[in-house]
Amino acid sequence: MALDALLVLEDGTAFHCRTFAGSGEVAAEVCFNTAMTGYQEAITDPSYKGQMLAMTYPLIGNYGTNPEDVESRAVQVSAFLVKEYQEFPSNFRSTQSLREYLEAAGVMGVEGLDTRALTRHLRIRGAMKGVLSTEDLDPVSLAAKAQASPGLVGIDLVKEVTCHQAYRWLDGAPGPDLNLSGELDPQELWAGGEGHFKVVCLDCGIKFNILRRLEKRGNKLIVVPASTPAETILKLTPDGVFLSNGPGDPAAVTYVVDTVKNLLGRSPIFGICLGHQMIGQALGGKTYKLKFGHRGANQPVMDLKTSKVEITSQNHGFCVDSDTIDDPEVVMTHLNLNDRTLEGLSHRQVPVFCVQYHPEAAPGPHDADYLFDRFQDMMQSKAPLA
Ligand SMILES: NC(=O)CC[C@H](N)C(=O)O
Repeated sequence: MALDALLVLEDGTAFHCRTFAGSGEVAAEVCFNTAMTGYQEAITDPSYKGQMLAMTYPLIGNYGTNPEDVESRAVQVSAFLVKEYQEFPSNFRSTQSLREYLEAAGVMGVEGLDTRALTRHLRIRGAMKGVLSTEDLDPVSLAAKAQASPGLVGIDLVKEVTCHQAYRWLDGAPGPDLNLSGELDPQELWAGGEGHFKVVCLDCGIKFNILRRLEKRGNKLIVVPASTPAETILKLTPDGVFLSNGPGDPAAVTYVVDTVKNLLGRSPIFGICLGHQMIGQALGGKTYKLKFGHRGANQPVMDLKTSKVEITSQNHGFCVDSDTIDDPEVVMTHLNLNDRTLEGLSHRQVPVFCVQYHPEAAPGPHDADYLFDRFQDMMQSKAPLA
């Protein structure tokens, strides 16, 4: 049965809605995604940890959910906010309604929320914390709770979503766990499965579609916890290291930045989103919080080498400030054409490159898929990008 619910932002703005899944009270940063499809991929993307997500597309739930379109092993959003929920999915792939899916995960879903007004408010005023509740419907009390909630800034959320044990990725799914403590026998760890290059993927909250894209290129993959030191990674004798996306404030994940500093020049490296922010910091840069983040499937990005524009999938609220990188060997490779923010980096002397956006899409356009080929070339040549 639907319950009345209230979302109140830290500035006191209130949005009435009602539940279609779950009940209770949650505090989190409130963000919006403008993609028209892909809600299951979005809610299972670990980069959304610590956030409640509103979709600007008004009709959600119409194609249900299925066991394949997942980006991690769990629903990661704190709550899911939609305008109109559709309880009767019409899709041959659907095995569960979105309501059943969220309820099984213990995550609240609300509908009837004016997602246009919410989005306009966040775009004008900037990102905000909020509290969503079915238990307390007093806007003044909820605003106070929102103000008192921790938010994202300065908090390491990577440790909440990273894997606890290393594992092999095999045939499109997580394979057996691996023990990386003690003496390592790389041959044994990489045994079995098909694949040319050995890629170690540092899991800061990795999206499964990145692993699918890397495996599709003919690579063998070992996924390791975010706290794995550079020396352990190098003992696995990788042909390349991949640095994943992940949630929260990149400035709070200093141990991964240290790992990246230790890896630079010792293995080809490719980073996506939080991985890009880790590389940006390892190269001397600083990150800052964007006014309201980029989350959607139509962000225009220019490849500054070819001047080609890609339409990209994005999900980030922080950004590397290119003005804070002094090293003349660092190259700005990609630029966001909406707000001129930095979208990609490489280095003239060291085989490393990264993008702030999501070439693996899921959901979103595949324009940037070529970056996975670029990583293959880099693992082959071991050379910096020309
Ligand atoms: N998708 C990501 O990796 C997001 C990176 C980071 N948490 C941000 O919001 O900017």
